[in-house]
Amino acid sequence: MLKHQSHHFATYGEMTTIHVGSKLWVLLNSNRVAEEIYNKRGKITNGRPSYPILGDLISQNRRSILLPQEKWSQQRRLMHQLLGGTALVTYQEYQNEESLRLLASYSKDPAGWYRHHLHYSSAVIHRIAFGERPREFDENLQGVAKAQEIFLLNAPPYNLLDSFPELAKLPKWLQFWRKRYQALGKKTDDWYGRYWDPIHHAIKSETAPDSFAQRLISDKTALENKNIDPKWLSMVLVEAGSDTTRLTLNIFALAASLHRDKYLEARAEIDAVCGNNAERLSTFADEVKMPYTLAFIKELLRWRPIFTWTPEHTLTEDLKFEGYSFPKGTHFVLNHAALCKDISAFDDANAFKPERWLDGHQSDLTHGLWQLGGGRRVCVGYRVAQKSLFINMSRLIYCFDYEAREAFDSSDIKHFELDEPFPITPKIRSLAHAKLLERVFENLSDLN
Ligand code: HEM
Repeated sequence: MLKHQSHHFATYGEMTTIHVGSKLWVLLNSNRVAEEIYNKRGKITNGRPSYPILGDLISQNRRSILLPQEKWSQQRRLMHQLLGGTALVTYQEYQNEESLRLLASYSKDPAGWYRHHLHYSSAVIHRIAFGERPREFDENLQGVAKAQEIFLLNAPPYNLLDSFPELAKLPKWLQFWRKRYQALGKKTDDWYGRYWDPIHHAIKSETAPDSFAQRLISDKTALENKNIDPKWLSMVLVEAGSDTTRLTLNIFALAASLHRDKYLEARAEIDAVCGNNAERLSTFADEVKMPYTLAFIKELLRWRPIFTWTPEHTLTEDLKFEGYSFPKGTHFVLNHAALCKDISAFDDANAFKPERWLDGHQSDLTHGLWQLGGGRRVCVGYRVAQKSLFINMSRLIYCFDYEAREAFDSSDIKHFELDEPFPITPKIRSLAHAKLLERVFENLSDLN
């Protein structure tokens, strides 16, 4: 209920206080207060509540995203190092290649467009995490998908037991739910293990390619730290980085079919750089010449947010803010439904208007947009995400058109399912664009 009705809470003002169980939540309903609390006061608003079910039992206290500050900060530093700097350049090679594969799949099998989004997203994150493309969708990969499903089904605010953290202090024999969630934690660890063990073995025997996991295992200081489990850290990266990209690509296809005028505006910009008769595909170097396309990407995440609720940021000290006193332990939640439609920040908030983001910050997905979180816990992969979205969308806009096969309710799409979320079909833009793609594919030895 909370997750789906959260936009109504915005009618009470910029912040809404709610008590669920023994938790005090303050929903942040406006971009202004989100900026004040998450970003400007990030030093004291980057804690996490205790999650006895999701954190302690299901995640065995090893999912970085849920950890309290002391345990989280070392893992975060490592993720930051391994996902930034020169590594980003290597990742761009993966992103370029996988994006060409995506275009090839679109050309061969346009009806499977949503599957191609899935394959792109998981291929890139697997190459980043493990240095290789994922194996077929085998039993082990299915296990990882199940682990993610269990996580999402119990993520805040879904599991009510996590709203009563004191229950974890009861004698264990009185916690009748404990066994069930402990078993889910064990299953998650086993599923991760089955996927991870061969990769770990290859790293140990020095036959594995360079990757996030390989560098993690080679980092002695990281390994000596008892709080860091390379298996969980790598698997969580895969979990966090793949579905988010897939869903954003799906929203892109939705906007492409519903907002053709804006789509054509982005295409005109890309044509001006890459040629209006299918001369070449865009590259990462073109990004600076394509501000509207970058703005288009940001608008997708605002127009149809993929998250309505992201994990709370908890106050680590008492806070006085604009006449209110918030005690240490208050949980601040980004109310995404309200933030994305905040009329004090966005005029005509229900309309799809990429141009609203043309403010010099269009390449920064975290500037003025909260879908990637904020403050010190902001998504650690947001630069990788932005590059993936740019390279795919600039090429898809250049080469394909999207048409609805029948009328559908665009506010009721099957967002989280792996099937086709809405009935559309991409079509190659012209013969010249088909030929351009053929020429590009000819130069690539293995596009399967
Ligand atoms: C459009 C795509 C994406 C969206 C919307 C998104 C959103 C988010 C959000 C909301 C959080 C939680 C922030 C918080 O706690 O306040 C997060 C965390 C995280 N994201 Fe992303 N993300 C995206 C793509 C990616 C990618 C591509 C990667 C990997 C390369 C990634 C890796 C992570 C990781 C590892 C965390 C946990 C960080 C931590 O423990 O501190 N994300 N993301």
